[in-house]
Amino acid sequence: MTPTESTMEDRPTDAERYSAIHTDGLTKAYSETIAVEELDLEIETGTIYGLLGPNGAGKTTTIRLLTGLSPPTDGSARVGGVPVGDREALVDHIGYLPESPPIRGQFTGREQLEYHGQLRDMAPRKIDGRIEELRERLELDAVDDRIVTYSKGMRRKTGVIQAIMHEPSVVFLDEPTAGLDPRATRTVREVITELADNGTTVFLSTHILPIIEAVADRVGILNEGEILTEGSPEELVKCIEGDDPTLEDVFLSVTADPELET
Ligand SMILES: Nc1ncnc2c1ncn2[C@@H]1O[C@H](COP(=O)(O)OP(=O)(O)OP(=O)(O)O)[C@@H](O)[C@H]1O
Repeated sequence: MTPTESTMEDRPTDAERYSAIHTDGLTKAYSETIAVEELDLEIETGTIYGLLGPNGAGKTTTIRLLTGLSPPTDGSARVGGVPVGDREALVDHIGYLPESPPIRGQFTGREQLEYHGQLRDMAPRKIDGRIEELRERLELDAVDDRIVTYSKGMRRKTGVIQAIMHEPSVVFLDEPTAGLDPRATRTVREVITELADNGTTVFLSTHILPIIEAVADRVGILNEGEILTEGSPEELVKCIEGDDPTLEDVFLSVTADPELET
């Protein structure tokens, strides 16, 4: 082996060099509105990271930046070592549950999921197996009915299955339990924990505090596009008991939510 070959082999890949999610001064401005401001994140593989913040805090914008759907106006980000600008490379190893999943009403749930699996180059047998496994896990009994007949919760379950069926290494979930009943909420929480136990990194955004407390390893509190504080759920509770008036305002809006789920 020549010295050059040895050097090449020893050199870490981008996936090894960077944490699962790495951002550096990530910023998104819409004319006068700064939706996300100088976000610096380091999220290790297998972590469940919860982004908590009130309506309009910048949670969806952050996820859209990290999934390459929205270009930053400043700063940079990598997911699994891949720059978010390289969306073609990115989609292979990310899963995304948007606030409103782009699902086609005229399809059945199964057809929608098969279509997604094909887009992700999954083998037909793998697609069938994963749909069956996850349909059962999430109790989506109506998988062969047309999506147009689905309730909000059934659409959400379909969206969750779509986000994870191709076994991505990083999963982004925007308000994953919105519209779900308590039983389905508990199942989704369990699925999130199982994903992380298997080494998947999960980035979830919500304005519902109990979800974060139940599953997250680390929490970032986002307000007006800025991370106010970051830490474990236990540290978050300590912050609630503190006397920072800005944090108090944010917590009031996330804890007093009418959709509060347990
Ligand atoms: N396409 C856009 N054009 C202009 N402003 C936008 C756009 N998208 C988001 N914004 C603004 O950016 C800010 C952050 O919005 P974002 O949707 O990221 O918040 P959020 O935390 O996800 O809110 P919610 O909990 O209500 O979904 C808001 O002030 C919003 O009005």
